[in-house]
Amino acid sequence: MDRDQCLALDAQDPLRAFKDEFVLPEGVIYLVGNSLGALPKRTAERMRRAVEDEWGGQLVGGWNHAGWYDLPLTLGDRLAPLIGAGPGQVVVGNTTSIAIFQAVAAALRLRPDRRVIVSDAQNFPTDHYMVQGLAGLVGGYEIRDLAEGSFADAAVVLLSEVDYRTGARRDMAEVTAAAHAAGALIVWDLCHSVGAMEVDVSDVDFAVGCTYKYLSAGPGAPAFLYVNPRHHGTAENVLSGWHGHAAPFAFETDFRPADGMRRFVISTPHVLSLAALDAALDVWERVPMAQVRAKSKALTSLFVDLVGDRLELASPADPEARGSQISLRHPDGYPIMRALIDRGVHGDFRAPDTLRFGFAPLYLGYTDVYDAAATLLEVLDKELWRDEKYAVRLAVT
Ligand SMILES: Cc1ncc(COP(=O)(O)O)c(C=O)c1O
Ligand SMILES: Nc1ccccc1C(=O)C[C@H](N)C(=O)O
Repeated sequence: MDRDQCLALDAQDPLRAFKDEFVLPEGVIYLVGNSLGALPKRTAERMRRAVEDEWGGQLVGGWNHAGWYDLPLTLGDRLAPLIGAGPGQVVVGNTTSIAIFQAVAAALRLRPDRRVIVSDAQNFPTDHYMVQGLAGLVGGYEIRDLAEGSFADAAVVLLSEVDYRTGARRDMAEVTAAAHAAGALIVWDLCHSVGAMEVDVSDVDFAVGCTYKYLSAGPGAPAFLYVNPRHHGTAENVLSGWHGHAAPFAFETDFRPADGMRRFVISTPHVLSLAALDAALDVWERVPMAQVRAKSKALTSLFVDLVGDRLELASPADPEARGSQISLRHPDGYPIMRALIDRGVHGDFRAPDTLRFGFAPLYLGYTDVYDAAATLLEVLDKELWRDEKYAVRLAVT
């Protein structure tokens, strides 16, 4: 594939108009949408409205008149189609880690006779850490690593669909069925799936994920929590804050859970962050997800073809078996990534040796991928990464 062919593919791309809806700094090819999505242009105006018109103009009346109080539910309903869920099945707020705690704790209560939590030690660390914290709090649970290969006697299984390091994708339907066959409930972390591919949660028990990656809802944007309707009414929220109460403004002494998903709202919504999510969902409601997945597979495959075997491919070679990222291994991955960023190609690095490149189909074109690969090959061929300034480690990688 040469650059002209990439230009032709961009010209025919049915998603090409979406690129104009994002702010992308001049000279930057942004391959980190799998960590922090680019800024949608409409977000600034939506946030200005939330700050000046709603907060400034309505003051505390915003809770009633600007819809702030119900935002966790109304935005949950808007996000739901992106994971194959229906209205009244998703709430947004808090962080993925907190949603994991809520989901796993609820699952343990739904399986009171079991004492095993299956967790993947290779998962994004916060998932496993949250399980360790919860197990320590409740006591008496065994945390079994997924690598042991058994769901027997498990109360709950917690897994990511797409691995953050390699982009490897699990078959959600198959693993969900295996967990259920063993009598366990399953919690899926969809951080690296939502906005990158079609997701269907209809069989799963709980699902969580962040909105700051492919969804572009901004740094620190609220997470989502899905609870299958078959557990509504029985699943409990152990983080029983007042906004999950059946009558929060009755100020009763004892917690009484609200019906439906409302009980999974913990407390005061992050209204300003939710405004940015609202703006991002204005974009997503117009996005055909099948086209996103098709383009994602084409972009990742193009990158692999162009880079060839210059670096070890850590991602699955089959595009069906991976998410929207390509990971490459090199012992000097860190300075290589710093040298690339210095030349306008932004990826990230995961210790000990992994260069990660995320491909957000809404704002990346085939020519961007071509140029990024050419820059990477130049950095390698000319050993530009050997400059000692690239060895200096930044706090956040
Ligand atoms: C799979 C996965 N889970 C969780 C998180 C983060 O959780 P939190 O939103 O609590 O920071 C990330 C990335 O930050 C992630 O990749
Ligand atoms: N939330 C963050 C805050 C700071 C730096 C990175 C993140 C990420 O999201 C990392 C991402 N989850 C990853 O897959 O590595």
